[in-house]
Order: sequence, then structure tokens, then C-alpha cells
Amino acid sequence: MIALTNINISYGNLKVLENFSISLEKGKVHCIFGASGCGKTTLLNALTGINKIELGEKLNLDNKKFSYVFQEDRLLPWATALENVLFVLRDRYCDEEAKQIAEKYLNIVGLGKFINAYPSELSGGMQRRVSFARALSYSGEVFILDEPFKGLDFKLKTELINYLLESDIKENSYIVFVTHDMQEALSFSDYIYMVDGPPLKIMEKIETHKNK
Ligand SMILES: Nc1ncnc2c1ncn2[C@@H]1O[C@H](COP(=O)(O)OP(=O)(O)OP(=O)(O)O)[C@@H](O)[C@H]1O
Repeated sequence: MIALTNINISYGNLKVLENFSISLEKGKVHCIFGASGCGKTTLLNALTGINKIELGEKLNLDNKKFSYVFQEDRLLPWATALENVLFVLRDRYCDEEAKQIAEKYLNIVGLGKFINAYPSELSGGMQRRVSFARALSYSGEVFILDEPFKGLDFKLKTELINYLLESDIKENSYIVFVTHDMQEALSFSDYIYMVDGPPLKIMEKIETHKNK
């Protein structure tokens, strides 16, 4: 289990997380579902450590590796799709192995023919897919997915969801994802946290009883 307990995060006078607690299970997909601006990204950033917590405790989070699909793609504009994925693999694999891994995941997201394209030559949905391939290839223990399927068509979205659910990624990781799409939430999650805020509150935790 990984968890945040009674944490506080504010921006100036705005208390976005106040005495907020959540615990996440390995092998399960946790969906954070709530209105724009209620504090979902701040929660994700508290998990990864991007946002420093003011009060409260983290459990088993400090030494974890995070694979993050950010809400905005954060691709290097001067690097090709392949180089963008290689960027997170460079320190861990030799060149040849890193290239094989990067190409494997770019193929999985349907970009096999575009590995040498620059972000400016790709559509928004294609850039999203590069960002997704980068997170998959990094193979973190915690997957943080902030509106990961935004801009993707139904077929591709379904393929990526099925890939994540059926691959050993799900079994071996903690997955937290944010969406505004209830259909996505239902088809992908084991738990849906209906949230409101700020300060962020869990109004309801729904178990979807998936057998995956
Ligand atoms: N760096 C920041 N500085 C100041 N205020 C911020 C900052 N980041 C977020 N906020 C504010 O904190 C609140 C929560 O923002 P957050 O991005 O966590 O919401 P969200 O639920 O992820 O929204 P969305 O669904 O629109 O992405 C918002 O009111 C936002 O304006």
C-alpha cells in the first residue's frame, strides 16, 4: 500500500489539500473524478513529490519510481518522438536496448511510422501518444495519468486501456488516473473517487468490482 495521511498543500491563501488522506492498492486502478480546479492535479503532484506537502505523512512513496502522463504533454520540441521516449531511458539501458524499448512502446501506441517525427509534425492526439509511450517505457512502480486519453479516438483509447489492464503493468503497479469522462472511469478503474473542492474532499468511493 502507498498512502498520504492528513496532508496539507496550499497556494498562498488557497488550501487545496487540507487534512486529506488516501491509500492506494497495488494492482488496482484508482480514478480521481471531479470538477475542474478542485485539486486533482495537486493531489497527483503530492504523490510524486512535485508539490511539497506542508503537513502530514507519506507512506512508501519516497523511494518509488513514477511514470507520469502529464496533463500537458511536456515533449521536448527539438527532439523526435523516438528521442523523447529515449530521454527517460538513457540512464538505465545501453543505447541499443533503450532504442528497442522505445520503439516497442511507440509501436504499441500506434506511432511506429512516426518515430522520427518532431512534436510539431504530430497532431495533438499523436503527441499525447508519445507522452503515453514515454510513461509506459519508463515502467515506474506508480503510474500517474492526468487525463491520459484526452484527444484520443475511441478505438485507440480502448486499445490503450485494454493494454494497460491486460499487461503485467497493472498487476505490478499502483495506477492513479484523472479523467472527466465517466465512461473512461468505469471501463478502466477498480475504484472511482468522486471528489470535490478545494479543499479536496472524497465525497464517495465507488468500487466497480472489475475482475481484472
Ligand atoms: N501553481 C499554482 N499556483 C497557484 N494556484 C494554483 C497552482 N496550481 C493550482 N492552483 C490552484 O489550485 C486549485 C486546484 O488546481 P488543480 O490543478 O489541482 O485542479 P484540478 O482539479 O487538477 O483541475 P483541472 O481538472 O482543471 O485540471 C485551482 O484553484 C488552481 O487555480
